[in-house]
Amino acid sequence: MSEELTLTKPQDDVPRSGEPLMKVEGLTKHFPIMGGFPFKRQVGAVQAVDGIDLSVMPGESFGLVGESGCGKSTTGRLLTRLLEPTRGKISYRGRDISHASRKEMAPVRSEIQMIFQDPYSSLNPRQTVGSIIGNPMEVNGINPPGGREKRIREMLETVGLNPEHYNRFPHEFSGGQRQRIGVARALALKPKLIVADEPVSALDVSIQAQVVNLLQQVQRDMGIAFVFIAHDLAIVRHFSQRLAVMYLGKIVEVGDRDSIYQRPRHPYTHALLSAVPEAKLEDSEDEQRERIRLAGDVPSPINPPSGCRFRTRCWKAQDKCATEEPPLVQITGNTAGHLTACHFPEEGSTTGRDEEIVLDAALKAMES
Ligand SMILES: Nc1ncnc2c1ncn2[C@@H]1O[C@H](COP(=O)(O)OP(=O)(O)OP(=O)(O)O)[C@@H](O)[C@H]1O
Repeated sequence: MSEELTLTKPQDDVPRSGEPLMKVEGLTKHFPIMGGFPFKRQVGAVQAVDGIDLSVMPGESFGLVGESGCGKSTTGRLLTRLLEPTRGKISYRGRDISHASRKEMAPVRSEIQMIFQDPYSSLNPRQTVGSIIGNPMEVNGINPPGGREKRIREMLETVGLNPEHYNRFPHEFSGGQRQRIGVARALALKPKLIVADEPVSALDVSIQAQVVNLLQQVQRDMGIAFVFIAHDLAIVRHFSQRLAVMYLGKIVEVGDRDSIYQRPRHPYTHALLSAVPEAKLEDSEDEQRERIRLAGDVPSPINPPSGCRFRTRCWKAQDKCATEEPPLVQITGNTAGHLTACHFPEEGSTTGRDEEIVLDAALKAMES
């Protein structure tokens, strides 16, 4: 992200009451590692996603952030049912779709769409833009009034492309334009939920903001819920009303944007935030941020640390962190819905604050 990036202000008025559009409980994906000779057998597993809970409300933008390899893409692919979960439950509009077959998924397939990171490889180079956007409509049996071509042209216009470019091929477009084609393809199916997996990180910095603003606009105008996956906290901040921070297959903190950015309680969230080069928000004020340097590498998801997975890089780790996995709960001082998985949480400020913070009971005990 560039420091030149200017994004429009996000909305805050999404209702948090009522039934979630999608609800995930204990979602787990372990990729088996096969070995042995002459008979292959499972010798281990990559614990890419390990028991996560989350919910997405209708029309809400939910951000999922974390370093490379923490399981964000795998989570996105599980939510869209491109991958089969190892364990756990995925409910969509109250219906259990965790292990739904292709046939069982058919009625909701078009409602849950995905936008991929790489606009180069996600579009078939031999198909025209019209076919790329039209084929999923055909597969899903969608026949809009006025015909598919009319819908395709409308979608091209919606994403800021010339409807006359209907018969062109992907190579005739720039990276940002190709990502717009990917967005049009998802929108053509009138989805209720879009999982956008790092939709701008493969794009030129100069056009990242344009594509983010486009996504934000369609999210607002069409009331589509988004799960926005990113390693870049600056982008998620301006796109998502709520976000979850992932580390080695676990959600370590979740909450509304203001709570997470202004009062992060998990040391990992704190460290991630301190490393963010601030994107310029229209009429935002400059503020001084502290810097935390994370020591060491992310451990392997094949053999993650016991207890708290972040403990091997955490400056606050104690013995308890190695033996007890901290539950994801609302700790003292957090607002409703702001959950943190940490035995020794941070006081909750990235900028230094004056008011008194009530510390977590465990931390209080440690201090006394
Ligand atoms: N098909 C697979 N088979 C085995 N391991 C996999 C597979 N897909 C992902 N993984 C592993 O699972 C872990 C999580 O990967 P994932 O792509 O979900 O992370 P990520 O947070 O999206 O990272 P990135 O931003 O680099 O894509 C990684 O260690 C990855 O190597």
